[in-house]
Amino acid sequence: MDLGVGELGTPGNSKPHQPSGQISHLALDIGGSLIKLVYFSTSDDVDDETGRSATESLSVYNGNKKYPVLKGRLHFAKFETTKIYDCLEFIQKNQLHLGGCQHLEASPIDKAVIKATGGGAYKYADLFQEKLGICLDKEDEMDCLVAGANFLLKGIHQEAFTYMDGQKEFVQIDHNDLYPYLLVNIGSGVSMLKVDGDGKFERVSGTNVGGGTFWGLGRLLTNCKSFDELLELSHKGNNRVIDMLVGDIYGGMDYSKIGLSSTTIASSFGKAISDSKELADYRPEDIARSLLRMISNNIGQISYLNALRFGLKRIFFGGFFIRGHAYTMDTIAVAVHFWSKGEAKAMFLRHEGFLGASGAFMSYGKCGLDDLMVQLIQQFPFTASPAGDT
Ligand SMILES: Nc1ncnc2c1ncn2[C@@H]1O[C@H](COP(=O)(O)OP(=O)(O)O)[C@@H](O)[C@H]1O
Ligand SMILES: CC(C)(COP(=O)(O)O)[C@@H](O)C(=O)NCCC(=O)O
Repeated sequence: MDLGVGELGTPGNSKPHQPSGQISHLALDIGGSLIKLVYFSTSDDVDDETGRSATESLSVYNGNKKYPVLKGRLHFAKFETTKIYDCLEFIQKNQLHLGGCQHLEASPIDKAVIKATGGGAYKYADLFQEKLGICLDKEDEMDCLVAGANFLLKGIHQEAFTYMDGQKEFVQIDHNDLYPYLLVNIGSGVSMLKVDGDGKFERVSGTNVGGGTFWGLGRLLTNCKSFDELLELSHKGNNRVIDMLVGDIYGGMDYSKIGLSSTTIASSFGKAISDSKELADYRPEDIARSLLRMISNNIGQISYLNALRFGLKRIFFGGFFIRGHAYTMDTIAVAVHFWSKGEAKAMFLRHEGFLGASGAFMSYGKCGLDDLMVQLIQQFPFTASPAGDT
């Protein structure tokens, strides 16, 4: 079972956490490659500072309104979509579905409506109904991506960062100066959205050359058995063995008149046409590296062109393709920097793969739980930690 579970609230925790408190607000993003789960649990832990039980009820005031404070954790998990039965079993085993779009204190019989987004919310609706008795309440994928990105960017301390030359630098997000930005979600395919505010956005572009392309082609070309194995391979490879560089065409020289150095890739995989080699003559690690570079570079370039179209300086990249992988982020960042001549900035998100699921989670606010959602949001700035198994 490919289970990646993390949570907000336990720094550095990468092991699956079986929540001990009451679970609620399970939200799903069922994509072409991965199913992402976000859910909340109250905690039975005792707070070190106050000595109170975490589930003990506290109150805060917002204006004249009094809100109960629920202390707890946000959990993140993912499964490969092809292993949907493992996901169903995980939900069943942990009874994650018994606290959906109802108030926490509602009876379990009322709780079988779960927020879900992504194409799989349509494709697998009957399966969820049949196996778990869950009715999937479908939320639009683009709405959820934007809601999730805005929520993470505003609510989580050190969510966004730049990555250049192996250096990660966290970006301070000014809530009053976040918009407009370009959101590039690299899932199986790629969606590009111009975001102008909460719920204000337009999908301006997309490309079918995305994470599914990398994993699909990579699997065929290298015989890797998992995505992580392919990423690991790419780490050890040398793309110059298979990519045709400007120097290969120009006899080792730069083409300086048009600003191309001899080491610039002139043609990804281009050497494979001039060599009298078979696939088996290339090392899988070199193929993996070349493929990762080609796809990351292409996405970086298309993103920049769209940012240019709308005069956007900030580009946030999400989606599980990135996977916190240094070479992927570096290639995307270099592409954006190169093409924009340093004008635009590529930024990455710590909860990169959970934008849609987080947005679906936030959409519980629409069904009468606004006060509760407000309280949940108030927890995040103080309890953030890396999520997922990255
Ligand atoms: N464990 C994994 N299994 C398969 N793909 C993975 C895995 N981890 C990361 N990926 C990458 O993430 C992509 C899916 O990203 P995601 O944002 O979940 O999109 P989707 O919603 O289309 O499933 C895959 O196409 C692949 O490139
Ligand atoms: C169809 C999708 C929105 C589905 O989202 P995904 O499961 O890939 O995250 C996405 O794959 C996409 O935007 N593809 C690119 C299609 C295009 O604009 O050419």
